[in-house]
Amino acid sequence: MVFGKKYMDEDLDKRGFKALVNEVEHLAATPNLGDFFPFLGVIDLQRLTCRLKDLSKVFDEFLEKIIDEHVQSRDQKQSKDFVDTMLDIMQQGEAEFQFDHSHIKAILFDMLIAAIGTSPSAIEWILTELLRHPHVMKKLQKELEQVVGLERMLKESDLENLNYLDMVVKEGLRLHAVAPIAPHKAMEDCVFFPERFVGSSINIHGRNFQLLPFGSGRRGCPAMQLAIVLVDLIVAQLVHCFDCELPNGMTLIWATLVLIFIVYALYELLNNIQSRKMYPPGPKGLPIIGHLHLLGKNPHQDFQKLAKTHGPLMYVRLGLVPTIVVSSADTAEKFLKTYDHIFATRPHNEAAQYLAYGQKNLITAKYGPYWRNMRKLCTQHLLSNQKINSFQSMRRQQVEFMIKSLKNEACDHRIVVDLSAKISSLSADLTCLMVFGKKYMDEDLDKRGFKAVVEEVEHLAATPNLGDFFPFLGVIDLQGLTRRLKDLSKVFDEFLEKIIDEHVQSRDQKQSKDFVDTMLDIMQSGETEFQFDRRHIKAILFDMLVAAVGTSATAIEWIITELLRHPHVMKKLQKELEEVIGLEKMVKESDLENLNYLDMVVKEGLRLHSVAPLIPHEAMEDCIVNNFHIQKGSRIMINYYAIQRDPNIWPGAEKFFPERFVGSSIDIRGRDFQLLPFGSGRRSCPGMQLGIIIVQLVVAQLVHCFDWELPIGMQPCELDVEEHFGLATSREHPLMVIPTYRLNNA
Ligand code: HEM
Repeated sequence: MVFGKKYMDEDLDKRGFKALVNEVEHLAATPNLGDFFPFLGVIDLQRLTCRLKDLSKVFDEFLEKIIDEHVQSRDQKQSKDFVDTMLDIMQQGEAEFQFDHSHIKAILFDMLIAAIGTSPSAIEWILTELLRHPHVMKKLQKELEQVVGLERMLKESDLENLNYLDMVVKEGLRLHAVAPIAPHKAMEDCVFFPERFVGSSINIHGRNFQLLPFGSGRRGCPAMQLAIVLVDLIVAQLVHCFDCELPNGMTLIWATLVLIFIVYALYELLNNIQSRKMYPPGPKGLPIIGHLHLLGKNPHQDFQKLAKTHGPLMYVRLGLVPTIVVSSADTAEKFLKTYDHIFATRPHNEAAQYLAYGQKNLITAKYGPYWRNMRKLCTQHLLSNQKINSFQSMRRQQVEFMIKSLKNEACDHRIVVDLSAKISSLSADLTCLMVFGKKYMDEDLDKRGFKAVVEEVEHLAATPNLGDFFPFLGVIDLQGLTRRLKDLSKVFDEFLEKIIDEHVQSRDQKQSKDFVDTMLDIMQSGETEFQFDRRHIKAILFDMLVAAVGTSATAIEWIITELLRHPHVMKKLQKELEEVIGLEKMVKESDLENLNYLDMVVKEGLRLHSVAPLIPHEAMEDCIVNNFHIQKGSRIMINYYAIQRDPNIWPGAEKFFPERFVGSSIDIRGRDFQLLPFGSGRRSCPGMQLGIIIVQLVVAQLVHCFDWELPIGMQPCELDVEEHFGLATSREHPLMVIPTYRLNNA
């Protein structure tokens, strides 16, 4: 039925067809230590993996041969078997997913194992019960005599008239679950009694949940109809044609033991069928901790190094969490475009449980209707072009304040300033004004001060939490992180509640609306397709603070760092600014579109310094990528840092060289997978437009208004580029510089 012909033993291997199928069943059913203690998998103490690999090679060659035979003989065939049908599907490209030889072979393998294993077991069990209950055997033979007679053999068309046979089969399947992990409520009744179905409407097709030999629902057995006909026909034929006796000395206890073993083997077979899958390559891990010990304080750099040995699709295990690390543009495209619908969710995040009201924020929300609605709400109401433009004059004012303060503080006295702190404070002010409508003073949030608390949030959210890698350790809180997260979330919650209250009280007197006003409008309109209350407003406010403050400031800091390390690029950019704007005026947002070299400098800065290099995704289903199996629940790390420094794509990848973009159409908006500072696909950054404007404006203004020098004695090449991994991967040390005002409007 599957292959269109019988195969001889030697067709498969010199050991013979049956021996090999038996070996597959045996190996797949043997309890594999690696399934119960994942860290033992690599060691393969039982030598099972090694034997499975040999066997899979033999099977693979056999199935390839069958497929080849079918391909060659297709034109001369009148009727089609399974293989022909699958080849048709493959060639017509009708499947909604990638479908090639490996899929045909996997299905053929399923057919062999599922069909050879299940139907014979069912038949064997029913015959066993008939032998154990001779009066039932007699009654069934009587029915067969009456319906079919003793002159001819039974035909398939007779089956519908054999009511007692139907009850015997049902009762056999009830008592002996062939796939016993399916629920079988009626198993408590261990008596073989087919008459219990007299006058009963219970059937075995998955509608009656007390009797589910073929399962039920989406994953119910697709071959149920075929299996029922086979079992009915063979049981009836054997009972009709023969009187059966047990051999001398064969005790029922012995028969029962054999049967228990067979059921156990089937159970294990079902459990272990997973182990045939091929995972991406990766380094050898350690028991329990997996590969956690290979990661230091900058995991994006460690993953980049490992990928050089193990390839762009790499498997590692972080504690108990299977993790896939993606390090090339082609592979990233598969995850973020081709199979984006499978990888668009986020993993469990201990920190977000406390800080973001049970992952109700956008950044860590699970993929689904809630995330979709929240994202729509943010992109339409909070981060739309119209909303961004409405804050243009506020941005101009704030950037000018910073320039003035720098000029007053430093220029006259040539003192060294902490430019990192200036940039981060500007970014916090821009965000607060846009989100809350006003700047907040330190003491408004907590006696520790606004910045200290936001930094603590960033620090705690970025600290590797053992509970994320060993879920059972979450409750124990070995690192004391949960306690700190709870304290912090309380401080934040009170602060955000106070802000919302202030907004509720002052709503009528306001002319322009900030983020909080917009969200209160949405909450009160009741227009959302999901429950939207204060908790949701707070979760989004939290996102805006965390996502906006750190990222833009970090990007600006890195670009200025590279300009300081490359004075000729700084000069060239100043020249462009002089030509387009002149030395009499400051930069305006409307100038940005005329600054081509600035555009290249920003692109190159974001390429070389990935601000958010490893934001995790999670696989919602099993999936095959580049012929490797990615299991459901795996954490997916797209290593933007490694992709953007891939020497196969970027000549001189480690160099800061904005001219590489001359005449190039590569952009940073998620269409070109070699340059993804804002990600791509469903989970890409919704604040990209705002981020680009802020980064371009602030870099341009700083470079246009000041000449910059490094502290006395430091050469450009000595300025360090050490990174500090976190929610935003910033400079390890603050950027200390001496500014000199250079415009003529002093
Ligand atoms: C230069 C500045 C920025 C950079 C480089 C940046 C980068 C990123 C990246 C790489 C992601 C994750 C993509 C992925 O999961 O694969 C992301 C997500 C996100 N960003 Fe940004 N971002 C920036 C600015 C902003 C701003 C200004 C906001 C908001 C005001 C923002 C809000 C978000 C949010 C809410 C998400 C999560 C989206 C989701 O999971 O659906 N970002 N960003």
